[in-house]
This record gives sequence, C-alpha cells and structure tokens, in this order.
Amino acid sequence: MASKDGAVIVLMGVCGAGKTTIGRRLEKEMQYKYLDADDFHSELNKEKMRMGIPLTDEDRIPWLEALRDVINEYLDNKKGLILGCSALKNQYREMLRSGYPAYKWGTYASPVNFILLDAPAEVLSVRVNARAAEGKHYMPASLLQSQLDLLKIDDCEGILKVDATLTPEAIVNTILNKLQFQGCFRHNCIEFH
Ligand SMILES: Nc1ncnc2c1ncn2[C@@H]1O[C@H](COP(=O)(O)OP(=O)(O)OP(=O)(O)O)[C@@H](O)[C@H]1O
Ligand SMILES: O=C(O)[C@H](O)[C@@H](O)[C@H](O)[C@H](O)CO
Repeated sequence: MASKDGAVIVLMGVCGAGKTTIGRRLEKEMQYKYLDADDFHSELNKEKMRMGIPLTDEDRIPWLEALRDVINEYLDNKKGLILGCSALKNQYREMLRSGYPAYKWGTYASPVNFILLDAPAEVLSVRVNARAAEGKHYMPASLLQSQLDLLKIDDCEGILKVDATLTPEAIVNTILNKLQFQGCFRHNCIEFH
C-alpha cells in the first residue's frame, strides 16, 4: 500500500458520522491503507462505552498515543494512511499531528491532515440508533450527545469540512475532488519530503 506522498488523512467526527463507511471506500479509491481507531481501544475503554459511560481524557490519552505511534510508522515508511478517529478536541488532534516527530504544537503544520464529516445531531441520532438496534456496534446511541458536546474545531486548523448527510458516493467524490483540485491541504504532504 505504498503511496507517493506518505501523507495521513484523519477522517474525524462523532459516532455515526460515517468515518468507517467513507474510510473503507476511500481506501479503495486512493492507494492508502484504512485503519479504524475503534480497533485500538483497550478492553476497559470498550467496556466503558458499552456501559454508556463517556471516555475521559485519561481514558483517551493512551489510545491517542498508540494512534500517534501508528501515524509515525506510516509517515516513516512513506505510506499513505487514512485513519477513522473521532479526534473531537484540539488537544487530541495535536497528539495525532505529533505523529510527525518535528511537529510543533500550535502551528498546525503537519502532514497529518483532518477531514471533518459534519452532520446535524438528528441525522446522527437516527444512524446510531439504527446501528445499535441491529446490535452491530458496542457504542450505544446515548453517547452521541457527549461527543457532540466535545467536538470543536478552529478555522486556523485548516480542517476540511464535508457534508456527511450526502450519500457515501457523493461524500467520497467530494473528498477526492477537493484533494485533487485544491492541491491537497494547506500543509501539504509534499513539504514532508
Ligand atoms: N453517508 C451516509 N448516509 C447514510 N448512512 C450512512 C452514511 N455514512 C454512514 N452511514 C451509516 O451510519 C452508521 C454509522 O456509520 P459508520 O460506522 O461509518 O460511522 P462511524 O463514524 O465510523 O461511527 P463510530 O465512530 O461510532 O464507529 C452505519 O450504519 C452506516 O451504514
Ligand atoms: O469517545 C471517542 O473518542 C470515540 O467514541 C471513540 O471512542 C471511537 O472509537 C471513535 O469514534 C473511533 O471510530
């Protein structure tokens, strides 16, 4: 799965935003590997979420450190990575940007780029309730509001926002078009070489 750029794209957003759905499709379209941050949680974190208890910073930090190390490995090997991860707070995103070892906090100049899958609470609620009813995921719908309460992005971070209420096909096409025609991101991966 080598890519010429060795860049990292973090598909971010609250539960039900479509990170897994879109990430898997992008993996097929781009020659990037898709990894889901869900798969990096400790059993303890999963158990908490199953019980409907929101994770705290203390719960998330070791998880984010593991993800930062994975990012570092992909950058080191110049392999493209798409990571589906909630990345709700600036502090969490800063940890992921630090997967680029030379990253200076607060500069946002990192080959780790973020795309926010953005959807209103009502749409997300329908999705997570349907998924929970099918018993397909450990995440109960009741945790959605706690994630919406934490999600905050700042314009100066240069995060690409995509309307996640569109069909998966339309979302993927929007992302591919933006990557192609807008020269990737402000802090282009090319700088990394
Ligand atoms: N664009 C979309 N339109 C309609 N349904 C969607 C769309 N994207 C995802 N879904 C559906 O919403 C549900 C949640 O999607 P998905 O698992 O991809 O979200 P997620 O952001 O990865 O969630 P989590 O963080 O909880 O793992 C799934 O049932 C999926 O099929
Ligand atoms: O509380 C959180 O930060 C999120 O729920 C994560 O726990 C999920 O695993 C994330 O959506 C990854 O897909």
